[in-house]
Amino acid sequence: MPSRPMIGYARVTKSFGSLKAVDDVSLDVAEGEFLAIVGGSGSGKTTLLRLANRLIEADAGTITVNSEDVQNVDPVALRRRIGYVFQSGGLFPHLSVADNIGITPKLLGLPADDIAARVDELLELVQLDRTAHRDRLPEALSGGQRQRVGVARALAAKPRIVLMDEPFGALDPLTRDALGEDFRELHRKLGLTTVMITHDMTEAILLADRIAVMRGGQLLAQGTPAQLSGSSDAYVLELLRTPRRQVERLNALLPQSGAA
Ligand SMILES: Nc1ncnc2c1ncn2[C@@H]1O[C@H](COP(=O)(O)OP(=O)(O)OP(=O)(O)O)[C@@H](O)[C@H]1O
Repeated sequence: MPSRPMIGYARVTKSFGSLKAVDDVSLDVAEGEFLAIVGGSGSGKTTLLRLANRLIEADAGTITVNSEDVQNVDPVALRRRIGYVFQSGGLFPHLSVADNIGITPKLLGLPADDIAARVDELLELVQLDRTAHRDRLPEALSGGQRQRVGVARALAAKPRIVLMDEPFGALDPLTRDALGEDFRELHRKLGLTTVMITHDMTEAILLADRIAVMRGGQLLAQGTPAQLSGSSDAYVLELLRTPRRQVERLNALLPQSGAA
C-alpha cells in the first residue's frame, strides 16, 4: 500500500443537534488507495465522506487533503479537485450528457473545443458510445449509463481523489458488478485515491484495498478484508460473514454447476 495519506481525518467530530453523526474519527486514506466505508443506515458514512470536500463542516478535529488542512482551502476550489459521484447519478435532468460532463470544465473557463474533446475522451473512458449518448438527456439513459455519466462528470476536472456515495446501489446486480469492475480499473489506470460508501459487503471486499467500518458515528474498525476477518468485534465479524453466508444459502437452494 502507498504510504502518503491523501486524505487524513484526525479526531473529527460532527454533530447535528445532540446527535454525534461522526464521533472522534481518525482515519488515513493513502495515495492511490481504494477505501470502502461500510456500516448500517445512519452510522455516519455520508457525513464522513462529505466532510472531506466541505459539503459538511466539522465541529472538531482536522481534515487534510493532500497534506493541506481543508479549512485553508476555498470550498469551491476543493470540490473541483475532488470528484464526487452521487448515489442516483445526481445529473442535471435538463442538460445533455455532454453538458453534464462538461459542466466543471466550463466553470473552469476552458474553451468550447477543449471541453468537447474532454467530453469525448471521458465518454470513451467510461465506455459510452459518443454518437449514441452525447446529446441525450439523462432521462433517456438506463440507470447504469447514468452512473457512467456520473463517473465521467466526476473525472472531468482530472481530480486525483474520487468520493463515491453508494454509486452502484440502485443498479441491477449484473450492471453493478460490471460498473464496479470498470471503475476499479479506472482507479488503477488514473492513479486515483478513491473512497466509496457501499452497503454491499461483497462489493467492498472485491473492490477495495481496505474497509472502514462505521457504527453509531464511530470508526469501529479499519483494515484489509483479511485483517478485519481477524477482528475481535462481533459486529465486524458479522458483516464479514454476510457474503459467505449468502453463498452458502444460495448453494443450498441452487443445483451445483455441473450437477444433473
Ligand atoms: N443535515 C442533517 N441534519 C440533521 N441530521 C442529520 C443530517 N445529516 C445527517 N444527519 C443524521 O446523522 C446521522 C448520520 O447520517 P449519515 O447520512 O452520515 O449516515 P449514513 O451512514 O450515510 O446513512 P445511510 O446509509 O442511510 O445513507 C443520521 O442519524 C442522520 O439522520
